[in-house]
Amino acid sequence: MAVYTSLGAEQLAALIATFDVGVLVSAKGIAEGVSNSNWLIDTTGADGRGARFILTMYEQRTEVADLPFFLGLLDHLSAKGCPVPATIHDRQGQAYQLIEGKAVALIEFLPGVSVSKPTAGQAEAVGAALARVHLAAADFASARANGMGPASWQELLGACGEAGLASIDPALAAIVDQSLPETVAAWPSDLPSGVIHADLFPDNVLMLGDEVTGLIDFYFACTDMFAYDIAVTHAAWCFDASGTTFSPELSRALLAGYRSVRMLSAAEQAALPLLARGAALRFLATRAYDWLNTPGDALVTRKDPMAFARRLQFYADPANAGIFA
Ligand SMILES: Nc1ncnc2c1ncn2[C@@H]1O[C@H](COP(=O)(O)OP(=O)(O)O)[C@@H](O)[C@H]1O
Ligand SMILES: N[C@@H](CCOP(=O)(O)O)C(=O)O
Repeated sequence: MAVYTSLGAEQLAALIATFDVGVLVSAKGIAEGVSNSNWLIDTTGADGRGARFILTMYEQRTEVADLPFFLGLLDHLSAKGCPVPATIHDRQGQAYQLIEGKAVALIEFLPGVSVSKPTAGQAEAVGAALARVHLAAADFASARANGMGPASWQELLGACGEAGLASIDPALAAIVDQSLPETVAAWPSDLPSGVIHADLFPDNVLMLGDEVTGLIDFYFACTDMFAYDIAVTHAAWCFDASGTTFSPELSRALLAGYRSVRMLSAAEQAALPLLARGAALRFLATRAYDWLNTPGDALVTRKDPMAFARRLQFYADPANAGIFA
C-alpha cells in the first residue's frame, strides 16, 4: 500500500484549487509503489471537460532538495517528446508545494499498464525508450550525483554484516564476497555519462501493447554512465522475478532496441558484464538492507534480496560473458 499519509477531502480540494485544473471531483489512493504516497486525481478540468492527474507526496526516501532536479527533468524530457509525465505548475508557477512539511507535486496522468511478463517486442521498445531519454537529457542543465553508487553498496552490505546476510540466506555472504570487492575495484569512471533513470524496472514503465506510454518514478535519476543504466534495465527486464531464469530473447531485444537509437562505444560494450554485476549488487544491497531493517508492521513490502543475488551469480559466471555481444 503506497499511501502513507492521510489527506482529508478539504485539504485535497484546497490544494487542487491552487492549480488551474478545475475543481476536485475525486481522489483515490494508489496501492502500487513503495516509496511515496500517490493519489489518482480527477477534476472538472480547466476547460470543464474533465481531467486526470497523479498527486505524489514525497515521503522520507526522497529529499526535498532533489525535487528541482527530478521535476525539472520530467518537464525537460516531456517537452522533448519522451513519454514522461510533465509536472503541473500551480498558479504561482511552483512545481511542488509543502503540506505539513511534506512536499507534494501534481503530475500528468499517462495511460498504460506495467507488464509483469514482458514480450521481446516490449523489451525492444523499452530499450529504445531508454536510449531516447539518454539523448533527450543531453542539454538538461542540472546534475545530481548517484547516491546509490559503489560506495553505498559497500556501506549497505557492510551494515547488514555477515550474520545479517546469513540470516537472509546461508550462501549470501559468500556470493557478496565473491563479487563486491572486484566489482568496486574495477568500477569505471570514464564511460559516456549523462542523466540516467537508474531504476527502470517494469513497474516504472507504462505500456499499451508494444508501445511505451509512460516512463515514471524518476526519483533515483542522477548523472552517471549510460551503460550502467542499460545494465540496470537489463537486470530488471531479462529475468523472471525470482532471478532464476534468464531470457536470452528479452536480452537481445532490449539491447537491440537501445542500439537502434544510440550506438554503444567499444569501451561501453566491453564494460557491460562488469556494470551488470554492479547493477545486481546495487539492488541486492538495498533489498538486503531493507529486509533486515524494515519493521514487521511497516506498510512497505520488502523485496527479495536473493532475486538479485541470483542475477549477480549469473552475471559473474564466465559462461555468460557473451550475452551482451
Ligand atoms: N504519471 C503517471 N501516470 C499514470 N500512473 C502513474 C503515474 N505515476 C505513477 N502512477 C501510478 O502510481 C504507481 C506508483 O507510482 P511510483 O512513482 O512508481 O511510486 P513509488 O515511487 O512509490 O514506487 C505506479 O505503479 C502507477 O500505477
Ligand atoms: N526497483 C527497486 C525498488 C525501488 O522501488 P520503486 O517502487 O521506487 O521503483 C527494487 O526492485 O529493488
